[in-house]
Amino acid sequence: MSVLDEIMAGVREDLEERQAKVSLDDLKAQAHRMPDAKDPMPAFRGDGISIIAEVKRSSPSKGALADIADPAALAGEYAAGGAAAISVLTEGRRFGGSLDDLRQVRGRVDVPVLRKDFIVSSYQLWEARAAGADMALLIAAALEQEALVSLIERAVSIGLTPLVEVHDEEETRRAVDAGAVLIGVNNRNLKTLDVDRSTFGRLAPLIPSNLVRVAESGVRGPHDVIEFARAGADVVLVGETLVTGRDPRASVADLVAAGSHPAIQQRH
Ligand SMILES: O=C(O)c1ccccc1NCC(=O)[C@H](O)[C@H](O)COP(=O)(O)O
Repeated sequence: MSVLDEIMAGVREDLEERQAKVSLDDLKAQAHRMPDAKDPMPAFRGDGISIIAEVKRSSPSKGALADIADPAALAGEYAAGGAAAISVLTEGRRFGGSLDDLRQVRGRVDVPVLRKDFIVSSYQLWEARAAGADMALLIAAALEQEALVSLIERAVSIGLTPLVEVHDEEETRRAVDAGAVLIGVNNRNLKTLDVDRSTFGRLAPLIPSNLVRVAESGVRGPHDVIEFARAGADVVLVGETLVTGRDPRASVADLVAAGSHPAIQQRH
């Protein structure tokens, strides 16, 4: 069984439990009481490289990363450092996250918030919106094409901006064909969990230039932001480096400064 299959088995089990407790109608009612979702695209298409800073407690590749007692305080530091959006890992078993983390983060920051999880059903999109998310991750490798298209449409219809994540050429073509406007190339191989930073540069040319390209995983510092920007990234998503560093606000500010370097050509 691959790591992704293992994660997905747990995700489906947990999802069934939640569905047994909260009906879809109740979830929709909660979502409708939320303020409108924030649109991240103007910032992502704006000047400089945008940084999405991630709240990440642990991971399948590294195990425990950081003891994050107050996810909202961490997200507040990220936002103060200039993050354009906050990613919150909400999967519990392997990443130690929760929807409660997302709710707390939503309550603290004004920038858009991404639900980063393994989404296979529109119920999870409603959960995301009900918790205050503005964006939701859809992983192409975890979804048949029909499901990907349908979840993109459903996300948009409830106000969420879908970030469609790809790992190879075929998934990139599928994401474009499915109508994604925000595509994340994850440099982490889901089979080996190894990070290969050249993945972004290989796949970015397959993403039409009017779409927004996100480089995900493996950012160690400002140098990597500059490299991804040169390879065509509009946005860079960073987790481990920020949660394991000493000063998250200063670390984000350094990445933002690198992404605003005049030598970087703006694509939009
Ligand atoms: O991080 C992992 O080990 C992992 C394993 C399997 C599926 C997803 C995984 N991570 C989710 C992410 O995409 C990253 O948290 C995100 O891109 C940030 O990466 P990093 O900056 O390298 O922490």
